[in-house]
Amino acid sequence: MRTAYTADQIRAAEHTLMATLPPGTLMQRAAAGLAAACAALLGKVYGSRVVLLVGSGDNGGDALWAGERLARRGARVAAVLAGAKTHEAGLAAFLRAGGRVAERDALGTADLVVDGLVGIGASGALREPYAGLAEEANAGRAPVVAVDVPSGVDASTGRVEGAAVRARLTVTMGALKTGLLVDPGAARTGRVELVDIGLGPHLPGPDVAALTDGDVAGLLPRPGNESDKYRRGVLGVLAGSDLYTGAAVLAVGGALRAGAGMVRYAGPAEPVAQVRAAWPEAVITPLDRPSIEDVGRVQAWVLGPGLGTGDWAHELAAQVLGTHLPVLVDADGLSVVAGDRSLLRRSAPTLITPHAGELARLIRAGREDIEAARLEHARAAAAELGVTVLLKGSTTVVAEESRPVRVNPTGTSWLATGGTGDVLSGVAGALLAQGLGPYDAGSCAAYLHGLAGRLAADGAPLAAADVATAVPAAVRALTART
Ligand SMILES: NC(=O)C1=CN([C@@H]2O[C@H](COP(=O)(O)OP(=O)(O)OC[C@H]3O[C@@H](n4cnc5c(N)ncnc54)[C@H](OP(=O)(O)O)[C@@H]3O)[C@@H](O)[C@H]2O)[C@@H](O)CC1
Ligand SMILES: [K+]
Repeated sequence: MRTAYTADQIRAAEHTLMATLPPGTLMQRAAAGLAAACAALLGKVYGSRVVLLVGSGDNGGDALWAGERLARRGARVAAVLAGAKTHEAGLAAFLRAGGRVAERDALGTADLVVDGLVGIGASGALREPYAGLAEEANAGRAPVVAVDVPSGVDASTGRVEGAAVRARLTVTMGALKTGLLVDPGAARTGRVELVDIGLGPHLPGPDVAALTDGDVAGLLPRPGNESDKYRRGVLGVLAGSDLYTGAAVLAVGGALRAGAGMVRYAGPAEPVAQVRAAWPEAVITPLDRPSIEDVGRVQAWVLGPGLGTGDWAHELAAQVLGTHLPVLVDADGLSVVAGDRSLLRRSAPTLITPHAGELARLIRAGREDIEAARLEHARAAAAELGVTVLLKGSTTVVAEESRPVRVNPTGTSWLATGGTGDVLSGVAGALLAQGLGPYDAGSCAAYLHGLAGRLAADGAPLAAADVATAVPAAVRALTART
């Protein structure tokens, strides 16, 4: 599990650790790691041209001390001082080592730029001259190494309110920061390298966490000798309508590929015909009235993709959410519960899988506000609605009250195409039916779906059905790597 922390959490841990060490120790540890990472990126240090962007705080101090180390190894290091003040000891040491202070035009000839403008002490959008320097560094040809966080990215949330550095590599001190894992910040970090400064024992429980291959391999249910199709988990899917048949086919496909022992599909005539043709494995109940009475036993339900939003959908939602079984609510199902939130008041596990627009309707917030602050809104929605929230998007996050938000590290932009959400519902539903709780089911499903998307796309466009097809390959890939 990769864990990440807010700026306040990091600062508190640093205070505790610092009290046990001689002054300056932590900054030296940070600078040593930073200099080593810069050297590795440069390949050849001697004679290379490095430009430090130095802000007024300790983030600039880190950059100066790393610059000192690089200068001692023969690099030609120039520091552009952006703040009204500069880390004194760092600057003095840097100058003693042969570094020089330069104007911003030094950026034009740099082989490497070190962004030490601001770190966890920043607040709000970058001010001038920091903002202009960040943009100039982005426009240049030299790779940028961000110190701790790319300046302009909020370390605690991943928010980007104005100009922000776009780094090739982010060298972060002590522990990952939440903003490095959540978009839009995560898109600015490049590769992230963690420098151990001894903070570990002093850190509290994490703010967010990201699963790894090993975590998912460990969580995924595996059939044993005793398993039969019923014991492996039966999923009921209520999706599709005479108008929207594809959603039903894709949700059932995702579920079958994600290891459900059996998938029961119930719906009107048109989607029934389509599901039957696409998936002879599914057990089908044609519905001429909105009732789950004849569907047979299931261990979990998926409700919503392509279901419509009228009385039919409302009636099915009321029945399914009235059971004591885990329910995943997606797409049209979310519109139904947005109109009647009392349906979500239940004691059995509920996983909702909205994108930003659907969540906006559910919690009466602005869609743009949600996009800009995905983490906070997912967390607030989980608390307000009393359900587990999987918020889809550039970084998919899974929030449940009193637990660190799970941030999904897999995926590809090619997944932004119609129908992939239906596949995700099926995958997550299958995991619920196999006995995972909604937090694990949601985060493992997002992980698998993202990995399957990458495998299916392989650098080219994909269709949603390809993602379902690639789910078993994703399971094999992550199992092989662990
Ligand atoms: N503590 C430790 O043990 C260790 C800390 N370490 C390092 O220290 C970093 C934290 O250092 P920090 O606390 O000095 O804050 P930091 O991020 O450099 O910036 C603060 C200054 O920036 C300014 N500023 C703020 N917002 C701004 C904006 N929007 N636009 C423009 N300017 C803005 C503001 O200055 P002002 O404008 O008020 O003069 C403010 O005072 C941390 O990220 C890590 O790199 C490591 O060495 C490990 C050990
Ligand atoms: K920085």
